[in-house]
Amino acid sequence: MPRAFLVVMDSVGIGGAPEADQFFNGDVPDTGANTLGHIIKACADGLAEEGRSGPLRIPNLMQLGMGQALALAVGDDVPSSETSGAWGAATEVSRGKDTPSGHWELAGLPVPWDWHYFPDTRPAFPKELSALVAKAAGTDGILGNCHASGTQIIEELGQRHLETGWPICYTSADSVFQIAAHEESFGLDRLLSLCEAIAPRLHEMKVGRVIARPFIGSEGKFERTSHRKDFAIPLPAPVLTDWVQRAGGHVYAVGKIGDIFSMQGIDEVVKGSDAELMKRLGHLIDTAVDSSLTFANFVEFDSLYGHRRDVSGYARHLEWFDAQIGPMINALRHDDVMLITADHGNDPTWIGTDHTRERVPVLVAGTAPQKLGLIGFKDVAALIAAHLMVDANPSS
Ligand SMILES: O=P(O)(O)O[C@H]1O[C@H](CO)[C@@H](O)[C@H]1O
Ligand SMILES: [Mn+2]
Ligand SMILES: [Mn+2]
Repeated sequence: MPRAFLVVMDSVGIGGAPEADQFFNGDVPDTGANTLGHIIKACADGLAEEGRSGPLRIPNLMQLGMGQALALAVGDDVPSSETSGAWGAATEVSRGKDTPSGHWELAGLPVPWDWHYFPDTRPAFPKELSALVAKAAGTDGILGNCHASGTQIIEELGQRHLETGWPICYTSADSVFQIAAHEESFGLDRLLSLCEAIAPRLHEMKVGRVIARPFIGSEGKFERTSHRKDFAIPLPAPVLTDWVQRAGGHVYAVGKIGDIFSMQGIDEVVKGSDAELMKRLGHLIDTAVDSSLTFANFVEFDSLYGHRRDVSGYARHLEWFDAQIGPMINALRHDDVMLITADHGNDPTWIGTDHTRERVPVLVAGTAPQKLGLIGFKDVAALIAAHLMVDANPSS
């Protein structure tokens, strides 16, 4: 019986998005942003030498057709070398370049509304919202109230947070309301309850996610922990995970997939670092039941390297991922497919610290070599549904 493994390399875009000029980092449009393309170039130019060196080595992804997908996405001549899988480049239609928009559309549901974004002003949040958050936190106010990078804002405001007890609230070019608070002095459970309590109000405003961003340490040494939790807006319709579940299949979530889909259509979830998740994926390739879907997200490309504009780190993580995924592809059963894709871009050579609007690769291992060509994000859901022989629209 067939099984499917859908693996999202979070933010590994390949450029070429037709509407990139309508998405921005600060005042600069995303036109020309190309996460993988620019990393390959930086490596070849000797500009990504920290903890690695030389040209980017991702032979397993290249064998599946990553080079072809990259050329197709940006309109270059496509290399004629043989691939071992099917490959294509996917274009998003949702009006967002964030994780929920990308994942929902990959799962068959383009986002049917415009997200609410907070302006890049100080304050960034309306008075009533700041008051609501302070009241829910039991504090006299909030800190931050601006667009920020999460690692920079805890450096800046961590000490004041310890002194005042006020939560640090910030946003980005994404439709997010993020709260950073110290795990020990503020309390992790208190932070999670605060995010959960205010999430319905933010969701009503069409803010995609409230994100808890716990950290530890003391002045000059603040550090985020892996206890991040996203409270995402509920999905307005069934998606791939529901289709599989309704057809009697088991759905395993690996990483933040459970949060992104608010556990919709998901039977079990495991979270952890990318290294832990990779082990879990390997285990599921050995043990996942027939007719199941394993849906995995590897977030560290985005959270540790893309937003931090760390080109060497991003290249190291790509090389690590490639080396790990090779043996897993070889371990697939004859009737499995593994589809490797991404949810948006986050070009580490680009200005700013936000995502970049890009096309994404679609690489399919376990199927005959073929060109999928330029497809849509939601074709990914259709490909998986067809492989698992489940109805892609069971309610109609
Ligand atoms: O800078 P940090 O806190 O990592 O935040 C980033 O992570 C958020 C969610 O993926 C994005 O919206 C971006 O703001
Ligand atoms: Mn993402
Ligand atoms: Mn991100």
